[in-house]
Amino acid sequence: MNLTSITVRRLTTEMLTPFTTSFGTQTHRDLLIVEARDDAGTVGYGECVAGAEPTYSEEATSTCEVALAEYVLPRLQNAAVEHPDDISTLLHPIKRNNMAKASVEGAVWDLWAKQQGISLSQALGGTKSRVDVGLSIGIKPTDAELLQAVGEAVEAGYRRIKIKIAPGRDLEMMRAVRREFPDEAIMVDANSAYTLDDAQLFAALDELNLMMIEQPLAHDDIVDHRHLQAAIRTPICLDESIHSLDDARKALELGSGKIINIKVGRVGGLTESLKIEQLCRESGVDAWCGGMLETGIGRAHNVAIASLDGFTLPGDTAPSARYWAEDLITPEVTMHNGQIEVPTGPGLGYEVKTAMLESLTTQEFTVQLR
Ligand SMILES: O=C(O)CCC(=O)c1ccccc1C(=O)O
Ligand SMILES: [Mg+2]
Repeated sequence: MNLTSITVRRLTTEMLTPFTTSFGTQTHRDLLIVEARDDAGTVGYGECVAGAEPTYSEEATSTCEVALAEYVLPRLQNAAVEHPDDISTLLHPIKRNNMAKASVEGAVWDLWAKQQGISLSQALGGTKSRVDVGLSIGIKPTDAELLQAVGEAVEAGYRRIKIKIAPGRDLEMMRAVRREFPDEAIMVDANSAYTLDDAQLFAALDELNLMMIEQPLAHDDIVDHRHLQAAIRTPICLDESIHSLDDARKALELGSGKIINIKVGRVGGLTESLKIEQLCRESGVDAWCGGMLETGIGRAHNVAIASLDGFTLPGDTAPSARYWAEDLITPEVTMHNGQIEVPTGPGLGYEVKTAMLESLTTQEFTVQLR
């Protein structure tokens, strides 16, 4: 691929509205943007989706910055990279640090697609020209505010609405939502806030006809989830518990859930995501593309992979305007009729606003690869 250098930029972007989950409230993203360059000067972009603190998983922006500088990028120096798949092979000896790995692998995938003159969707084997979009709504202080947010999401045309839950903001709140929206495609996401002691709560949620319950139990568990899934009718969707193809295979084999949320960063990149997509497709398991409040760069990666057949359900790939006053890409990601059009231009298919990216950058470093 004639890779010549990798640049890592750190920047902070203010979110339009705070986003609350069972593990905390986010008001901004503290993130890394990775640029992969070749000898012709072509640039591929990737985004590190880790949070500012290690509260969703063990990774955080600072740990990813260190992992990239000290361990990940040195392994790419003087390496023969012919295809983006080679990146995951080269990085395989490094355990976990998946979001750090995925950020550089994503940049190399974008660069590779640009070198081939094809879209990232096409490079990945995508077939859809539009992807179905779902919205993830954070925990609101009152039911009234939540009902209003759900009403706006229905109005906007989202094809599925996900609502965050946490102890104290769960059953009564969701009953209120169901009373007002009896027929909408609604699901909940607990971000691992519960234990098997809460089995009664999940039995009660079973009556609300939810599409799925995402990650109800511990972030590192697939055994308790198996017991919970055996006790309830609503499908469990695994998010935090799945870090690889092997994790997905084992969880499905155990019956720990019936749906997989594929997040590119959490599983270490697009190459691993493709393997999980194939597993789900071949075994008839529904999958969808998760989100991590990405800027347009990470969002464009998500839209590209969501265009594969195995992504059978709407993903958390809401349009730019849901998150940002101004996005890092142009045109920004927009939604029509609850769908996003998959771009057909080379690579991500959106232009990165390089002046904006540079002006937001607070720290950067470049590693020469040859
Ligand atoms: O809109 C999005 O990007 C999805 C938001 C979301 O649900 C989320 C955001 C940050 C961390 C974890 C999660 C999650 O899916 O669990
Ligand atoms: Mg989740």
